[in-house]
Amino acid sequence: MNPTSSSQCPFHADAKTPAPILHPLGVWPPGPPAGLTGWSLLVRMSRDLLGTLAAWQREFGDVVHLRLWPEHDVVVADPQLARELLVTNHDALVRWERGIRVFSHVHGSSVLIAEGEAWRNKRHALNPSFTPKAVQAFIPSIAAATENALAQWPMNHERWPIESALTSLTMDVIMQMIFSSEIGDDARVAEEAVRVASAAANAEFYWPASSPEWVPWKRGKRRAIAALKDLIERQLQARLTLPDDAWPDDLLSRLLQLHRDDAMTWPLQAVRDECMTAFLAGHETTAATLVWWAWCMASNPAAQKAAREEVRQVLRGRVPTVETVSSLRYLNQTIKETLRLYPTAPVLISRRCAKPITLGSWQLPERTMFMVPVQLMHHDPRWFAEPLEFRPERFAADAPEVPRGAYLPFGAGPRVCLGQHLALVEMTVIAAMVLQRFELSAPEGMASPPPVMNVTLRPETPLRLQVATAR
Ligand code: HEM
Repeated sequence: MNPTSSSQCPFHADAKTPAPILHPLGVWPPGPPAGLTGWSLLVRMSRDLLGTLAAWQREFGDVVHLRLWPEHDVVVADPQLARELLVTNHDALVRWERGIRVFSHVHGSSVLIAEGEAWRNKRHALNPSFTPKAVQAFIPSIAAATENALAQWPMNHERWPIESALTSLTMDVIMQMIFSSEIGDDARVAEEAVRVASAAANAEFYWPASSPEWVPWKRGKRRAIAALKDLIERQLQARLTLPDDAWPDDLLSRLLQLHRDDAMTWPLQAVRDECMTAFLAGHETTAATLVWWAWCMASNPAAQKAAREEVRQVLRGRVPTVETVSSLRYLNQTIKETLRLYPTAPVLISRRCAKPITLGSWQLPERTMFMVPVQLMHHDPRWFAEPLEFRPERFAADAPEVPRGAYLPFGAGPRVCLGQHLALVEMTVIAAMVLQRFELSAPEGMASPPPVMNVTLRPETPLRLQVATAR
């Protein structure tokens, strides 16, 4: 390991330590030999990004330099330096232009895509809809959507397609939040469209340049994006036919109000883009996490039993409410531990520095690219003992503190996940209601599902679990 990689011990992040001795400008951190272009490194990464980054971390340390002509990429797997990058140096960073361009085919110029002043304005306008208080007010809708969905689940099933069922449910929840409506018959089409669009985006990330969107082999991607846009457009048009006083209190109404107040800053296209981002970022991530949570419950029966007992004691057969959700502490720990083992975004969107920055002992020139492999830090035995074990107790109030920067399922700094409070509350409500009704177990002979990156981290094949009425 590279002994100079960390600026400070992440367990004592606030303690004053002497400033590190700086490497001269032009000296890069250690890294794998790149050959002429370094593109062979890209090929390795495209085959198994997380495995490859883990191997390089073992060989070269927590800060690794990749020469990927014409870029210099620095992989930061040191908790303290990751925070220093995302929080302290936020103003010097922009997101990787090509990655963002790929995302923009679906997300337009939403808050996920925008930079600088445009991003600040959008984030400022959206924040009030995602505060803990706003999210709490939405708990009854989440519970109602969950109740409806779970009523369709069978009492007993040996291989219930739980991934698909949870994905439809999280779509329903986000549709309620954005449009006050259900996904209904659109669920299957939307699920397939999201899968196709994500696979296309994931493949494009590893090519130095993208082919134009009109080429014949991108027909599937074009159709998928058109289906998603159509879903949003139908909701928008339906709302515009309603008189203002009949508009429900949801995200679309709030966005349309911004459009009414200032159509220059908020043209209708900006409203569509935010709806698309909220729909995609808002259901894919929570669905993926709930799928992994279901697997963690099925493969850790003692933790499942403990979580169900807590749910029964706290809820006493009722649906979760604002008052009771915060008392489901152990259940919440099972979700946090799932996010540690299976972070939905195992590598954050790459950043580029628009001016020179210093990171620990490294002086890095303008235009350096950065990758933050969150999953490597989550699985590092220095920060989490026996890191591959499912241990919700790590997040108990009286457990030793998790080192700062070592646990970043929602990112860090000003571009931290907009929907993190919504996600945690939503997943707690859904998980509680699943445990109230069902016992989850792995079908006979089933091995741990291999995770694969498809923008988010998902099981290689859609997860099916045995469900039975909870005793
Ligand atoms: C388990 C659930 C979720 C996880 C793990 C998650 C994770 C993340 C992460 C890691 C980022 C930062 C990416 C980066 O810095 O590269 C992010 C950004 C974002 N997330 Fe989430 N997310 C979740 C749920 C949600 C939900 C429910 C919404 C609701 C709409 C949402 C909306 C967004 C948006 C809009 C951004 C971009 C924020 C910005 O750039 O200012 N996410 N999310």
